[in-house]
Amino acid sequence: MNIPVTWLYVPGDRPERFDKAAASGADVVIIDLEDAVVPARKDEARANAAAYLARRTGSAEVHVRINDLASGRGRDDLAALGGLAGLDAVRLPKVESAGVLDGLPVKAYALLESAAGIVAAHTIAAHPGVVGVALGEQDLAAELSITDESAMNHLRLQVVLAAAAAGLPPVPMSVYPDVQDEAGLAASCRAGRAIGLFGRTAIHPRQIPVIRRAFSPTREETDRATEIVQAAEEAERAGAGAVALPDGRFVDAPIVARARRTLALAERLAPEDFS
Ligand SMILES: CC(C)(COP(=O)(O)OP(=O)(O)OC[C@H]1O[C@@H](n2cnc3c(N)ncnc32)[C@H](O)[C@@H]1OP(=O)(O)O)[C@@H](O)C(=O)NCCC(=O)NCCSC(=O)C[C@H](O)C(=O)O
Ligand SMILES: [Mg+2]
Repeated sequence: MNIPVTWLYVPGDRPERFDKAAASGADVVIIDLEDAVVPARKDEARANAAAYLARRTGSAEVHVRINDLASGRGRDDLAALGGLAGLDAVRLPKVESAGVLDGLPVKAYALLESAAGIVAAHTIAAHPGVVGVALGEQDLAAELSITDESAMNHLRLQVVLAAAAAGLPPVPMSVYPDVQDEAGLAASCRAGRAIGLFGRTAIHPRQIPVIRRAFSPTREETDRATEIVQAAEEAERAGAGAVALPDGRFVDAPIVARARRTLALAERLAPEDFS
């Protein structure tokens, strides 16, 4: 299966938006039962999510962000989700230790959004029930009073490492809260991509094409990758494992593997730009 690039949150108490979310082009739709839903509307949101899972259509995966399992509400959410049929995975907020994941009846994405969660990132990522990890940067920034990107990058890199060491997919970026600032979103995605993050959760459908484009290899990257792959193939035919490009840069197996990944991603995300 292709690793998702775009993930779109939709509040559980806005069921009239579920089909719009599924038609947005997002790879994954996340119905939120947690922070986007006030306590008085949790039951209604659970019922909406269960009804949608029973009738879901389209190619996007459907995940539900349940409430924190430590709060008690999270177990009520799981019980309400109709035997979990139609649910591809749950998104667990505010995970702070691997123990809360024991015995979960469905695949889980763990959100690390507190100091305790970041410190425990390696054990959480290694839990057999976990299929992915992500940061909750709004909660993290609030807890730690972080306003500086380089400080946040330090936390992001810890999660990038924990996911890679556990054999999980690359970590998608947390939400970009200004839905009108598309240039800022694109720049932020490019910066995240440069430190090993891949894909992003969105809060509005208009963010989906911006994210997709930002994670697509550029023409310069695909040209470079093509040059590397061609040089490697020629070298292999000549019986050489390593080769230098005309500009003097050395190419060996990991560089070729990365170039092939770049070309595969370009074909997947922007085939119209790639020929
Ligand atoms: C951010 C919003 C509250 C904005 O809503 P609104 O002002 O009503 O949007 P628009 O008027 O621009 O809507 C235009 C059309 O787009 C549809 N729409 C908007 N948002 C969505 C959506 N998320 N999914 C599907 N469709 C959507 C509207 O229906 C309009 O359609 P039409 O009428 O046909 O033109 C709102 O976008 C929103 O609620 N977003 C999701 C918020 C949410 O779920 N937040 C939780 C995740 S945030 C998080 O995880 C933080 C994390 O925990 C951390 O700690 O970091
Ligand atoms: Mg949060």
